[in-house]
Amino acid sequence: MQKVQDRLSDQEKEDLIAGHYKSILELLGEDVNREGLEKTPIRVARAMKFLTSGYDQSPEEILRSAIFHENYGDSQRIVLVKDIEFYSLCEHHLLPFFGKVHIGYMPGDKIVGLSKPARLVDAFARRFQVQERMTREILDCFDSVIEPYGTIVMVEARHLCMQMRGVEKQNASTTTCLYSGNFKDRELREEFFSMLRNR
Ligand SMILES: Nc1nc2c(ncn2[C@@H]2O[C@H](COP(=O)(O)OP(=O)(O)OP(=O)(O)O)[C@@H](O)[C@H]2O)c(=O)[nH]1
Ligand SMILES: [Zn+2]
Repeated sequence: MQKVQDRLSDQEKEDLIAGHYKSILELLGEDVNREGLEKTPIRVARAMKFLTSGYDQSPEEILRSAIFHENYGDSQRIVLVKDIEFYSLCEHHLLPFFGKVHIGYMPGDKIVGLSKPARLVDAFARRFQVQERMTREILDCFDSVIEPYGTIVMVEARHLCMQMRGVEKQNASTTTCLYSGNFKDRELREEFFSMLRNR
């Protein structure tokens, strides 16, 4: 059955979301009619739409749109795209987590346009996420579309739900790392880490 939100126009959704934010502000004790807050509900609705715009994107299509057939080398040669910054929202508190993604892969007969891994990261980051799932989704998408000899994805992030509230740890960061194919070989993982350190 069609979901309620699928029957609404973009404008109707934006207005409804804004209305809910107006109620939230009121419930939190604010005067929603004061000058600075008058347009805030609609601003927040638009901001949230942007921050979750990944739901409207097809990550597979992003990668497929720039695949080139090239012979890069043997099955142990790594292409590394590092320091791809991202901003996401944790699905538990709807607060930002943000940091960097590093993606390495060993091309088979296909390489991908260099901007596409970064676009792929945004497509998965601009959703309600947990870091582990985002890491897995990037890896799986790379593997299924580019069919490389191996892929490795490392995500380094700080979570504002751990800094601004809750446990309030300002220096804690989280690293996740998943790999497939030839990266199961420790030596090849070491090479990826050494390329990463070479800043
Ligand atoms: N594994 C994982 N946990 C996350 C991520 N983002 C937020 N969390 C955690 O999700 C958990 C939710 O725990 P709950 O006990 O249900 O929520 P809470 O009472 O707000 O927890 P505290 O943050 O400890 O105050 C917390 O431990 C968060 O730190 C993420 O990307 N990955
Ligand atoms: Zn959180």
